[in-house]
Amino acid sequence: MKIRQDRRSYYIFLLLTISSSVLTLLIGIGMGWLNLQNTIEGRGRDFHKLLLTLDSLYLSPLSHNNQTILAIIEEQMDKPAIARGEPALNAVWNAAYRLRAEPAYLFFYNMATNRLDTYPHWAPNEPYNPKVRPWYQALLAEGGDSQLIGPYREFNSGDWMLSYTRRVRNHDGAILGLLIADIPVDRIHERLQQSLKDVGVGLRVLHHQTGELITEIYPERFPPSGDGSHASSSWQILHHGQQLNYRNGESLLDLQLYLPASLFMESVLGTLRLIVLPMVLLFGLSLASLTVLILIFRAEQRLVAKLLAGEDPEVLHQRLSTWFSRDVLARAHLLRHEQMANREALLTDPLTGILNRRAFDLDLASTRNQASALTLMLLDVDRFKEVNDQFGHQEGDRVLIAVARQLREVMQPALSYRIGGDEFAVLTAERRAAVLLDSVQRLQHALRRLTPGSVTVSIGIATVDDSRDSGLFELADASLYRSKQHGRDGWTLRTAHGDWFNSGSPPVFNVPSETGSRPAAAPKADTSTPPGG
Ligand SMILES: Nc1nc2c(ncn2[C@@H]2O[C@H](COP(=O)(O)OP(=O)(O)OP(=O)(O)O)[C@@H](O)[C@H]2O)c(=O)[nH]1
Repeated sequence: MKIRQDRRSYYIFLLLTISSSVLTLLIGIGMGWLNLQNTIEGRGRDFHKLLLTLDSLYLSPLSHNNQTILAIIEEQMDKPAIARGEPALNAVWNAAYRLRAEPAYLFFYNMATNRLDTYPHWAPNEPYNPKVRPWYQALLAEGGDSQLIGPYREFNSGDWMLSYTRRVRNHDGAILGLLIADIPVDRIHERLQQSLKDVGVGLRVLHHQTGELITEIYPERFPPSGDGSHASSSWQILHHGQQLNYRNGESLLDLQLYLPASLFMESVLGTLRLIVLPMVLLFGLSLASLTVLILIFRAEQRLVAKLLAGEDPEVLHQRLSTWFSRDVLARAHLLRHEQMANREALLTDPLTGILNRRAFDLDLASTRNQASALTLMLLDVDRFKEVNDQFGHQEGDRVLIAVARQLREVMQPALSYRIGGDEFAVLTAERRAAVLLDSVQRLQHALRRLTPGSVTVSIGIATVDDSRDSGLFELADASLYRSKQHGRDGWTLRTAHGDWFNSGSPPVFNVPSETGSRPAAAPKADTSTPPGG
């Protein structure tokens, strides 16, 4: 239950981390988008100011200048003389011409006489009919006396022209004629083109009243198809660009400014670079860290599983190269080492260095899991008490150590144990009596040759066909008892068939025939009764 709760909190933590990363990304994108919108709106405001500037510094003064000049010329006119058909020109025209912002022809058309006075002097080289000229309509048009006419082709040159006109009236209010101040469209175009040279935008100049296109500055900057006039959202502006309109009745000229989409790309890139990119990087980094952490967790899980399954940390250490597993494996290796050392200490007899009673009990118990033949040999040093009494306990210890060494050497690869004070045991899968007795004789022989005094042991041997039989120890113990009974320094063998033999009356075994097989020569069966037997 506890583990489950822990796990849940880990997953919640994981989900929180992922959510906060996604949130960071979304906030980053949102902030980026807001920043972009602000930038786009800021750009729009800036360019609106540009339109205002163009109008305030050039177009409005141009209009005002021409209208003022026409008003002054009218004021200085000798209208009665003009009405009589005399020329309208006087000294003021010259000065007015020179004071104009864009010098071009000044005209007066006398409506009554159909006479045209121009400054500077101009004589048409073909028949000229004022009544079919575009400016003529200003005489008849509705609205105020001051108007802007055009664009139209100039009579001689064919150039595009604009004309500021002013209807001149008699004292009784009747129209006397029309004053005209020409402005070549090219001049307006050049001026505006110069001012927009490095700005990267396109501009259209339109007639305020008719909406007619007067000139287009940097037309290549306008979109090939469609325009940004309907682009309202930032997204549309980024795709189609933006069109800004400026209408001014005073200058009689309207402006249409087009900001190409490319103009906003710099802002987009700036926003991406400064806001979105760091957030995306942060998001990527969080995800990468999480992925790495998950990979490490998984690898550690696999590692722990392998360690629990009993794989050697040393081998795992060679196979894995990641830093985190190295640490874990080193610790596991140390633990296993300590565990092995503890286990060894736990199962080893400190005096003789061979396996102890605990190891014996464990091994004997483990043999009960397999159905195989098993032989148990129990050995007891004869009259060991006397050794202790006679030579002292230390000497007794030396004898025990010597017995254990001989036992181990002779009985290898079978396992030897010290299971009591002067009691030893051997467990082996060997069931052939001849082989077993051969080992016994070699052991006895070696012990007798021990210095300073020979040692004899009594041995009880029991063999069973099926190690799952639980009475093996009792049978071997009974055999040992019989050996002691028979005067020590000898062995008693209880075969898998239940026959008893001892060293006093050994059977003749066909080496290496089975212990279970009958002896070749008729044995003298041991008929003495074991304790409890
Ligand atoms: N030196 C020494 N003596 C021990 C040790 N453990 C037990 N003994 C002695 O071993 C002796 C065992 O004697 P027993 O097996 O009862 O008798 P025994 O003298 O060997 O006579 P039998 O077994 O009948 O031949 C006792 O005197 C114990 O004190 C030990 O670790 N070191």
